[in-house]
Amino acid sequence: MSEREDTNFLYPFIDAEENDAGALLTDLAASARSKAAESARLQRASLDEWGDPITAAGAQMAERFRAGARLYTFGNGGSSTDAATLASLFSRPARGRPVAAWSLAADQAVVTALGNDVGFELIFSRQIIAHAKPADIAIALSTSGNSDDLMTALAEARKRGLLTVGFAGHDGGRMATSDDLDFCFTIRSQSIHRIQESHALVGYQLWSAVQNNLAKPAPGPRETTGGPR
Ligand SMILES: O=C(CO)[C@@H](O)[C@H](O)[C@H](O)[C@H](O)COP(=O)(O)O
Repeated sequence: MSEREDTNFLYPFIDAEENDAGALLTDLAASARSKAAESARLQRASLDEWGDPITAAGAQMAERFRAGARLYTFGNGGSSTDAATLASLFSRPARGRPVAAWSLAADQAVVTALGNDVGFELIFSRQIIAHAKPADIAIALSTSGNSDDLMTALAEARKRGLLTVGFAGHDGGRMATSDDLDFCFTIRSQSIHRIQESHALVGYQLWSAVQNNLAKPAPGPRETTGGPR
């Protein structure tokens, strides 16, 4: 391979820019349009599939928030920042009623100490043990639905009586079939980025459902969604 071809392989964008800036911009724009179209299609399909369960989960969460529940969110990599965004939406909304919510991935001192000292698969479950009460809520975000640290934390949360919710991708992985989840919203895509975009939408819909319920008068004891009829 010549030096020129090798440079093309390593730096395709730079070479394309040098050779044909117009073609590069056209390709990038076409690629972005195609991804945006797929993202929109996937978000519509996900809302069609999960709209009603999201509403049901939001009603159960609102009932718990009325009773003083706290929400814990967690995920790895890009899903850790999505978990932080979700906790921030619930606890510091631009409008609506703020509720207690934390991302368990946000404190680097805690996460690195737990990962280093006791094992990475325990970084979230140890925090559930430290902080959670039975009335609380756990939301785990995973594009694969398979991450050990999330599954361990969901099992711990289930054992302690928390409401457990999963955002998954692909075919839902272990989250979709686990008895440790009350709700699992699977985004049916093979693209991590498209899954994460739809997870953001599911999070916003869930928050909206909670806010709609909290805006209503508190139900009487015989009207709660979880009580005897
Ligand atoms: O895709 C991104 C960022 O967008 C990665 O950082 C990704 O989140 C990481 O590989 C995670 O460790 C994947 O874990 P999970 O979503 O399968 O639970």
